[in-house]
Amino acid sequence: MTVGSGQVYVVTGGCGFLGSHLVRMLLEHEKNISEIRVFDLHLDESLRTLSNDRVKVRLISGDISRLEDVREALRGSHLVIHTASLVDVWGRVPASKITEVNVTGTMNVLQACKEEEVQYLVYTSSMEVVGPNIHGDHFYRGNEDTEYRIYHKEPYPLSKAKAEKLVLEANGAKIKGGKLLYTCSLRPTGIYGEGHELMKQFHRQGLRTGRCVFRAIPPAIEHGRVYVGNVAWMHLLAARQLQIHPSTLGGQVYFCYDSSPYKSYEDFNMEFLSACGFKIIGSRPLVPYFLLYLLALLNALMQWLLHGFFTYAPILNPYTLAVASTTFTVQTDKAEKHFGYQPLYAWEEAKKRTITWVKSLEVSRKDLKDVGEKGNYCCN
Ligand SMILES: NC(=O)C1=CN([C@@H]2O[C@H](COP(=O)(O)OP(=O)(O)OC[C@H]3O[C@@H](n4cnc5c(N)ncnc54)[C@H](O)[C@@H]3O)[C@@H](O)[C@H]2O)C=CC1
Ligand SMILES: CC(C)CCC[C@@H](C)[C@H]1CC[C@H]2[C@@H]3[C@H](O)CC4=CC(=O)CC[C@]4(C)[C@H]3CC[C@]12C
Repeated sequence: MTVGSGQVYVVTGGCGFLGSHLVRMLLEHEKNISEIRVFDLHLDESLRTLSNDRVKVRLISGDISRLEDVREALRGSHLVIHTASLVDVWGRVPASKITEVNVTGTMNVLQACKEEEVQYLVYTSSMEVVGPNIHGDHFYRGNEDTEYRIYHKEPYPLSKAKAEKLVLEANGAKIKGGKLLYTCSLRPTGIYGEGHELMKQFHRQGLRTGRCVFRAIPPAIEHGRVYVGNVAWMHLLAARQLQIHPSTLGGQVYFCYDSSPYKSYEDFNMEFLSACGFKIIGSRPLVPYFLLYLLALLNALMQWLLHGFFTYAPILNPYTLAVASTTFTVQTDKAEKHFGYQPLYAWEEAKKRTITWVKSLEVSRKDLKDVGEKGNYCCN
């Protein structure tokens, strides 16, 4: 295989949900690269087959919390897109582990950039570095400059906020050889699309309840969502333009947005699930908020009591309930102004692709015959 003399990009967490979309996006749309190093703790061997005459996809097994692993992966590369992270708001992973991967891991990426002379770093942050906060303050179609009472207590948002701060502070730092490091941070809202693990869980749950989804959150609560393909596209553009206009993008944060509609978390999921015959029951929440909150507290108590025996980590807990019950949506054109970002996929296309994928879950379930359903698998 002949591989050209283009740039070498490293994608940490490249085998994850966003990471694997990003690798495919780079292969298809970034003409200036000859190698993509996919660095991950758990490798997805299928990505290796994506190598072509122009670009080699190299899978590197490593742990972001080990500096040596990161240094080795970055050696001789031009740019890093750092998406590796432990995404956990359910208490499945101890807080210390989340900090080790998300904060120490990011420190390692920064240190490795400095030691291995890598000048450019794009960091995948999250809307969670801003909110929602535990006071339930709504963030209604805000932008990067909107004032908000930021308050972090939970390990995941806390770790993302700390990591983002480190990344932004490192912008302009001297690296080995005397050049400067340029960094920027992208903050997706809730990502959806092909491969979204949480959507699989909601789909599975809906099958158990006869394709009925019982409304829990008032429909007026808006939750920001963005299509994974557009998040990947935005990373590609940021990486490209950070090198061309480092003084514009360096040290900046950008919310990731697209034309996905503003809806409640449940109504948004229904955009896809309804194509598989799912129905949402109730135009208002069926259970009063205080009961849902009690249930969430009960789940937290059970988690605490069972801790040491096994990990009890249901989707509903006081934190996820607070996030789902607080409006958090963005409306901004900062990324468009700074680096010409416009969504690559219109809402109709993002929806179509996601529905096709959700329907494919039904086919594979049917093949496996592992659901105790009465054969009602038909999709519209
Ligand atoms: N899923 C979402 O809705 C949102 C995600 N994000 C951010 O986007 C990024 C990607 O998230 P997803 O793709 O959803 O998560 P994911 O869990 O699918 O991907 C994360 C990847 O990081 C890898 N990883 C974890 N620990 C590692 C370690 N010690 N060393 C090396 N690799 C390790 C995992 O194996 C995985 O492949 C994360 O930084 C996350 O914080 C931001 C906003 C929303
Ligand atoms: C009926 C229940 C009350 C519904 C619970 C839904 C929740 C599990 C999800 C609602 C909002 C989600 C979070 C949000 O999209 C922001 C996120 C950003 C990230 O960086 C990681 C994921 C997440 C925290 C996401 C997690 C699931 C929700 C809390």
